[in-house]
Parts: sequence; C-alpha cells; structure tokens
Amino acid sequence: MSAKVFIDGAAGTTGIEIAERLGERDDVQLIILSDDDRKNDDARRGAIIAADVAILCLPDAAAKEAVAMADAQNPTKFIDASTAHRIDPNWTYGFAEMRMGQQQAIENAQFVSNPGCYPTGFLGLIAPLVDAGLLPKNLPYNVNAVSGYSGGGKELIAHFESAGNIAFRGYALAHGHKHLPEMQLHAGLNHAPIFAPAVINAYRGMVVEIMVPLGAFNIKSTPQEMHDALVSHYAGSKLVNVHEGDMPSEILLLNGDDGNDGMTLYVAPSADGAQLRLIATLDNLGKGASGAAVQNLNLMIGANIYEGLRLA
Ligand SMILES: NC(=O)C1=CN([C@@H]2O[C@H](COP(=O)(O)OP(=O)(O)OC[C@H]3O[C@@H](n4cnc5c(N)ncnc54)[C@H](OP(=O)(O)O)[C@@H]3O)[C@@H](O)[C@H]2O)C=CC1
Ligand SMILES: CC(=O)N[C@@H](CCC(=O)OP(=O)(O)O)C(=O)O
Repeated sequence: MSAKVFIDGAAGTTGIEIAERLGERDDVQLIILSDDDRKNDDARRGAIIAADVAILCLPDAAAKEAVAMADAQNPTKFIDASTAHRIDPNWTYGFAEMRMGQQQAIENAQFVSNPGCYPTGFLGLIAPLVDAGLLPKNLPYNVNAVSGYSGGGKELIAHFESAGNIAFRGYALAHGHKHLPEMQLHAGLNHAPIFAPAVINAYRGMVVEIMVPLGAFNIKSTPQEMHDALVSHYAGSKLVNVHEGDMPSEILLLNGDDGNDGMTLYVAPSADGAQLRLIATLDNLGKGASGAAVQNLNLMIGANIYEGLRLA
C-alpha cells in the first residue's frame, strides 16, 4: 500500500527537492496541486485532508495555517520544514540520530518538525557531547556558519543571482537569529549561543563551526574523548559520519557539487589540546531540509530510513 503525501509549497526550493527524492517510489503517491491551485486555501485544505502525510515547505505563517486546515476526525500527519513548530512541545523534533529514542519518537509521531539547517550542524556536534557530560551546559558557545544562498529560498536565490557579485553576506548582526531557540533548547544549554551566520556565493552547502577554548574554561574532557563519543554515538548511522584519522588540511565547498543527504563531523583540536574546533559540513538542502524531510517521512510511513536518500 502506498502513502498519500502532499507537499504544501511544492513549487519552492525545499519542496522541489523533496519531490525529486520521492521520485518514482511506489510506496508514495504524491498529491499535486496545479499552479493555479497551489495557493488556493480550499484546494490546499482538500489535499491536506486527503493526505496521510502533509510536508510543509512554506513560510512560518502559512505552515501554521496549513496545520489548522487538518480534519481532527481524520488526522493527517505533518512534517513541517519551517521554523514554526521546532520548540513546540506538541511536536517531535525530526532529528532521528540526535538522541537515543528520537527515531522511535518520530516513527510514532503525528507532528514532526524538521530541524533548521544550521541547528542540524550545531546540534549534531554538541548535543551528544553535552548529553555525555563531555561539554558543559553553561558555556557561552560561539557558532560561525556559512550557507549556500539556496538556504534563503527563492527570494535569496533571485537576489544572489541577479546581483551576481556578492561573494559573502554576513547577517544576523543584531543577534537574535530565528534558529537560536531550537539550538539552545535541543542542546539543553543554559545560554543561547552567539551565532554568526553568513551566505556565500555558492548555490548549496553549509559549514557550521563551534569554537571551544577547552583550556581557558578548564574543561577536563579531552578532544579524543569527544571524538570517540561522537564516533560511538553515530556508529549505526549511514547519514552522519565522524571524520577519523588525521584532520584534512582544508575543508572545501565546491560549486556545482550537488552534495548528499548526509553530514560529516570533524573534531579538530590544537596540538596541546587546549583549543577545539568542532565542525559540521552538510547540504542545507539535504540533511538541512529536503533530505531530512524524506528521512522523517520514511520513518512515519514505515519505510526504510534511507529510502530515496543520497548517502554520503
Ligand atoms: N532552503 C533551505 O535550505 C531551507 C529551508 N527551510 C524552510 O523551509 C521552508 C520553505 O523554504 P524554501 O523552500 O527555501 O522557500 P521558497 O521561498 O523557495 O519556497 C516557499 C514556497 O512556498 C510557497 N508559498 C508561500 N506562501 C504560501 C501559501 N500561503 N500557500 C501555499 N504556498 C505558499 C511559495 O510560493 P511562490 O513560489 O509563489 O513564492 C514558494 O513556492 C521555509 O520555512 C524555510 O525556512 C528549512 C531549512 C533549509
Ligand atoms: C541562508 C539563509 O538565509 N538561511 C536562513 C535559514 C534557512 C533555514 O534553515 O530555514 P529554517 O529557519 O526554516 O530552518 C536564515 O538564516 O534565515
């Protein structure tokens, strides 16, 4: 039997890539609205009610409206790619590998919020280490990140491609980026991190980096212990990989690389072990959005967790 899946926002950047990943699967039957109907609320409501699973690839306000369109008597399952429900206690956070039990929680959930692209890198690095007591909850963590411009959807794509000459765009200079609440909550931190995101002149791809002055903060756990804890935590995953062996001399994002739906984590200490760079590389449209939505869909419809995904 196939699951009926409606992508609300299927003409957008994330929605198009989800449809591509679902492709010709015979366990999924896509409900498609015509271009004339895709923003018609009656048509959307009908599609949501007809669907077993609705995947929301919409701005936050439209995502909230979509959830309210569901029929309580015939409950549709939801995967929301927006920021709207990521710290809502009635929603399950859709990052299966982050904690023991999270995959089962997603399998059994009606409402699943896809993690933000930046939080996927941040939490993938830090949540297992904080949980294991190897990094403290009360540090003022710093996060630097760069994203390909598809991370800002159609509007930012048009902006970068029409301007043509923007090499780097730092933003969130007033602090308060919309991803901070989910970073703090799901890592279990006492303070929100200081977050410096930037967009670069590449279509897709993302690097998220946390810098930890272990010596200055008198943290006794070692980079090797942290590396080993991450290796052990992600041992069963084909999507989240921890770099083993010597650190590469450089980490590259290549223009024209379509990426994959995985994420690679690096633990890069200084020679004396007193300073540490924790680095995650991922595709903002892969594990950061569309790939994660398909992974969550797989779990919610009882398919293989990796079905339709591009493994690293
Ligand atoms: N791009 C990324 O890397 C990531 C995106 N996300 C999140 O996913 C969501 C979608 O983002 P993205 O695909 O990038 O954005 P886009 O702007 O590319 O796509 C959004 C789509 O939603 C449509 N839309 C807007 N309002 C409505 C409405 N009321 N009813 C129906 N359709 C509507 C838009 O229509 P139209 O085409 O007419 O504008 C557009 O097709 C956002 O919440 C974003 O924050 C999350 C992680 C990463
Ligand atoms: C490059 C860029 O502009 N990125 C977006 C976040 C994209 C994303 O992840 O959206 P969600 O909030 O739905 O997760 C931003 O920083 O606002």
